[in-house]
Amino acid sequence: MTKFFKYQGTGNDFVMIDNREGGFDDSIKNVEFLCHRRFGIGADGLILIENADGFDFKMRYFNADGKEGSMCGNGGRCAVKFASDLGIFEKQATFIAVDGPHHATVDQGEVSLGMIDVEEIFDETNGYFLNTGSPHLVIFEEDLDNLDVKTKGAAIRYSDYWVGKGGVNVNFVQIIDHENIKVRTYERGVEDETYSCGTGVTAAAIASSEKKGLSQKLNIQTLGGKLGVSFQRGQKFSEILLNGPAIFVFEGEVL
Ligand SMILES: N[C@H](CCC[C@H](N)C(=O)O)C(=O)O
Repeated sequence: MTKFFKYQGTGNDFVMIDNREGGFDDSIKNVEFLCHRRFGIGADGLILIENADGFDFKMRYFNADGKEGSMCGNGGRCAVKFASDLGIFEKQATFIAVDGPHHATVDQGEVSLGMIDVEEIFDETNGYFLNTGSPHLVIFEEDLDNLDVKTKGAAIRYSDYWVGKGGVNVNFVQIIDHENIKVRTYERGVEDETYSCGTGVTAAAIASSEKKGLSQKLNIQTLGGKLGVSFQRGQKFSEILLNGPAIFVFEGEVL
């Protein structure tokens, strides 16, 4: 039996497992099963909390397709809340993930997560590309409510160009005003629209500020709720913070 905990951050949902003593079967088949919404628990991804020297914990993230993935922002926030609920730290955590060390603070249900520095924004034919720990394309749109995100996102993600680069997450962004944007994301590895994507809204916020003159501190409306992103601009984009809720939903045991 495997003990699991289910968390969500603005509707981006994760199976969380305390693997500090090891023993979890992290095969593609098992992770895909656990994330399956009909046969398993159901989640956009699965996260393992493990021990790491010099850090409060190590986060390992797997997409719903069962494969170990690049960084997950909402998953990182949920991992921090989970580790705090496990009593691993009090208010401030430093953990290691696939893209390097992260610092985070927890204030009740809100988690503020430091993201890796972003070096550059690349102009692509259909949008802007940034790596915020995961690869993201940012596309500005006039009307997000009436957009077929799954069809449009999949067409871009499965184009020869992006498949050749290892795939991409596709974020559609509508500017509301100087401090507010709306974002909808098609996620690689989930291969569907998710309710929210942390590394995606981070990419959307930086691109909106840099390319459209918006604030360096933005509120982001996603399908699953509100997130905040702030950053500093220098040689590169640094001190990037992703804020928002990270919520425990239920726990159980699975075969
Ligand atoms: N949902 C995640 C992104 C997971 C990244 C993954 N979909 C990929 O690039 O393979 C987030 O909140 O940042």
